Formats: sequence, structure tokens, C-alpha cells
Amino acid sequence: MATRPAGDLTVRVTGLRRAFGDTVVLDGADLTVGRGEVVALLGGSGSGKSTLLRALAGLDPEATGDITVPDSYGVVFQEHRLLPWKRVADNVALGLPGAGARTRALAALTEVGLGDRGDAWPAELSGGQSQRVAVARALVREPELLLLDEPFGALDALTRLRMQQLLQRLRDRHGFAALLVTHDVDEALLLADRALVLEGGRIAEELPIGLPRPRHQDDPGFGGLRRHLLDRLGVPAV
Ligand SMILES: Nc1ncnc2c1ncn2[C@@H]1O[C@H](COP(=O)(O)OP(=O)(O)OP(=O)(O)O)[C@@H](O)[C@H]1O
Repeated sequence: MATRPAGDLTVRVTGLRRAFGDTVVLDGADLTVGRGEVVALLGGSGSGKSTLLRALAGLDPEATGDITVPDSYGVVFQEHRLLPWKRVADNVALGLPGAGARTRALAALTEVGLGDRGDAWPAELSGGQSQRVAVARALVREPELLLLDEPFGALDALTRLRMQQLLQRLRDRHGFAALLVTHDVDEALLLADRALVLEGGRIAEELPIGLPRPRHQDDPGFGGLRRHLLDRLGVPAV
């Protein structure tokens, strides 16, 4: 049962467990996300990152443990998950109460650079545009927390970079906290205040990322942190 966390924390997870048959994927994982903090969740393929995120998003009734998340959170997956039979603005406004829903949806679309595409159908958008709409849909309720599961993982490198910059701007403007599941060490280092490494069903390492913002791959300090994380993930420098 999720309840509201107290104090400076947006998320508090204690003793999170999830097994599929005999395979224990999450084995008592603990983590926190502070208010307005961006936390990257890294880990090898199959380490349980998506399982953890789904549990936090309330999508996995079989996960056990103490999970506290705010009342308002938005979720973005690797696939945009837009409803193809609804226009873009109606996808973003979905479930919003009241007569102002469309106005709010168009404002959120403007924030992601798609203010003029509200009447388009999802099929008319590129992959990057579709993910922008997914971000707008997650943002439209002004959530305290975004849960992001490889949100840019399916995009080409340039589009991914633009989306990372967009996420950074939105975070500066709105101050939401985020838990960002990613395979991409550079993405974690560009965006996150802290990186967590999931291994053996628990958070095996927690790395504060104190690099000044705005960040760039060429910044001093970036390479050392990248090497450390890659090494931790079993990809040592050659
Ligand atoms: N519905 C399911 N039924 C059975 N096993 C599952 C199910 N969902 C996940 N698993 C298993 O749980 C483990 C963790 O999966 P999960 O998708 O959380 O890992 P991940 O770290 O997100 O991986 P990747 O980085 O490859 O996306 C994997 O071994 C996976 O096969």
C-alpha cells in the first residue's frame, strides 16, 4: 500500500521484494528519492530495474515491501503508449477533469515543443515527437514525481540528446523529482543528482553526481565517473 512520504523525501522504498516463480528479482531493495531530486537507476540487463519501477508506479500488485510515493506522479515508458484512435491533445488530456482539460493539454504540448500538433493523430508523429507527447501526458498534472523507464532508449542518438536537454529544462522549470531507469551511463551522468546500481536484487551502490550544471560529456570529472560506473556495471575500460 503506497502512502505519502514525510519530510524531504518524495519516494521511500524499504524491503521491496518480487519473485517470478523461483526467480527472486528484487530481494529487499531499499531506496529513497528526495524532493526535486533526479535519481538514475542503472543495472545489468535483467537486474530488475523495470520491475522496480513498475512496483513504484503501482502496476505490480505482487511486489511486497513498504513503498511510499507522492499522490501525484507521471510515468513514461520506452514506448509512447499513446492511444492511436485519439488525437494528440486528447491523449494528453485523457482523464483530466473539467472544461480546462484541453487548455492544459495544449499548454503541456507547448512545453515539449508540440503546441501546434494537438490535432494530429499519433501515427503522424515521429518517434521523438511521440515521446515528447508521452512526456507532456506525464507532466500535465504537474506531478511531484516522474517515473521514467528508459524513456529515450528507442530514439536515435541526436533525438535522445535533445530529449535529455528537454527533460533537464522541464525539471529546472517545474522542480519535479524523477526516478530514471536507464542503460545509458552518460544519460545518468548528464541528468541525475545520484546514480543507483541495482545488483542481486538490491541497490548495491549509490553514487552522488556532484558535477556542475549544465553538464557536458567533455566536463572534467565526467570521464572518471563514467569509468567508475561502467566498471561497476561490468564493462571495464579497455
Ligand atoms: N512478467 C514476468 N514474468 C516472468 N519473469 C519476469 C516478468 N517480468 C520480469 N521478469 C524477469 O525478471 C527479471 C528482471 O526483469 P526486468 O525487466 O525488471 O529487468 P531490467 O533490469 O529492467 O532489464 P533490461 O535492462 O533488460 O530492461 C528478468 O529475469 C525477467 O525475465
